[in-house]
Amino acid sequence: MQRKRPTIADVAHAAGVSIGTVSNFINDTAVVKDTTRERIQKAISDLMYRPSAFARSLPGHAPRRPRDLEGLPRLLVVGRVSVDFLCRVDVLPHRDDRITARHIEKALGGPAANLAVAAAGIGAPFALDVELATAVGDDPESDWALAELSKLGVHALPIRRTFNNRLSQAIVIIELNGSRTIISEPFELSEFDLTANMDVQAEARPACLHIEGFHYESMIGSIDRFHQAGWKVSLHSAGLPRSSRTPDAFVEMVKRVDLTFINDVMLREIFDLRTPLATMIQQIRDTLVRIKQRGTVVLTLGEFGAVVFPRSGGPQIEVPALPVDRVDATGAGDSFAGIFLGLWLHGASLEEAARYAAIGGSLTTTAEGAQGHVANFEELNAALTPNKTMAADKAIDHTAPDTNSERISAKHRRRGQEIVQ
Ligand SMILES: OC[C@H]1O[C@H](O)[C@H](O)[C@@H]1O
Repeated sequence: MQRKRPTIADVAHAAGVSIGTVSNFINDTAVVKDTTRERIQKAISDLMYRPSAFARSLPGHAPRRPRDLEGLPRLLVVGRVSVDFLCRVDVLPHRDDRITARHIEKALGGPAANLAVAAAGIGAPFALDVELATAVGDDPESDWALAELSKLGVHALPIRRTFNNRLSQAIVIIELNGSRTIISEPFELSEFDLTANMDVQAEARPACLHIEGFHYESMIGSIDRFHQAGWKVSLHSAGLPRSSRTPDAFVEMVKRVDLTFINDVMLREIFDLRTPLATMIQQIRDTLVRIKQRGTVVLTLGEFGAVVFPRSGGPQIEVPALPVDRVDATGAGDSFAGIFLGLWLHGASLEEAARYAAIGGSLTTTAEGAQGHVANFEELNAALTPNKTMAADKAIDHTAPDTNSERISAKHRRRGQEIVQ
């Protein structure tokens, strides 16, 4: 049997220290106590450890950040990067079926990576300093993912190794109509990972920590720590643990974070809502109005655009999506959030942020793969003006008789899983 190459995590484990401390020792990026140095040195010799590409890309060993990023707003995204296997089929197979896909392609994915790439892709005048704190393995796929992210302007901080020692994988089945069904592997990141590997400091520029619903419960300590350091915190509700999908937990969550992105499917599940779309929006607005000192909530509605409920409690802001021929819905919600955050961190109004984000989310669906179409500001801007009129028929019409809202809602329900996150 081939002997497994020792990793920085093995060294950290053997020496009884964090990965960050080993990284500091290897890279000389912070003072490490003599007794700790000796323990790490011994572990390195015993294990015959040689830094891999993974180790070289740890926070302390990452290439120096380009200086021109330092004055830009900082977005630290925490969560999954994965290799997505995109299987294009005519329709979703049934149990016991055997079908031939039109093709199966490999693409970079993972909700957090998608969001980070969309945010980094906007560019001037909303350029950001984007980092992705994530988990990878020490396999060639992990090296590939880190290199791709770097090319796309995302500085990856691989703070943990995956349990299976390789890059996380996801199967994305895409049907002819562009709807997607995702099967992904477990992916763990904890508060400890961030505490052990990141030195949270106050920033002289706008800074935001963004977490995924998957890790919400384990990151509650981080939310407080980053808030204390003066950072904003945003959250995408995708993957929220079951225990957080209750009305009470939702109230606590929107009080805890500055910005919550949630799609209508998740919101309906949490509040057990079966009402037409326009009524649902009204119900949510009534609920949010009663929550004191909450953050802003952004409800994404796929082809129907998005609704922003500002923290100030002012009137809700509705923005349309861009009508497009949908190829693949994967990652549209991630792009929406990434673009929204980019503009928001630059001080754009909530309406402006939502308008651009809705366009970006729609454009993402025009290509296969969550990162198949990364729009820059120029493209978003060019698509924005015609969108205001072109999408009018898709906007939510509150003045329409019930039959109209029923019509929208029925269509909405029919689309079910097709609605993007
Ligand atoms: O949000 C979309 C992502 O979720 C899944 O985890 C896939 O990796 C895909 O890229």
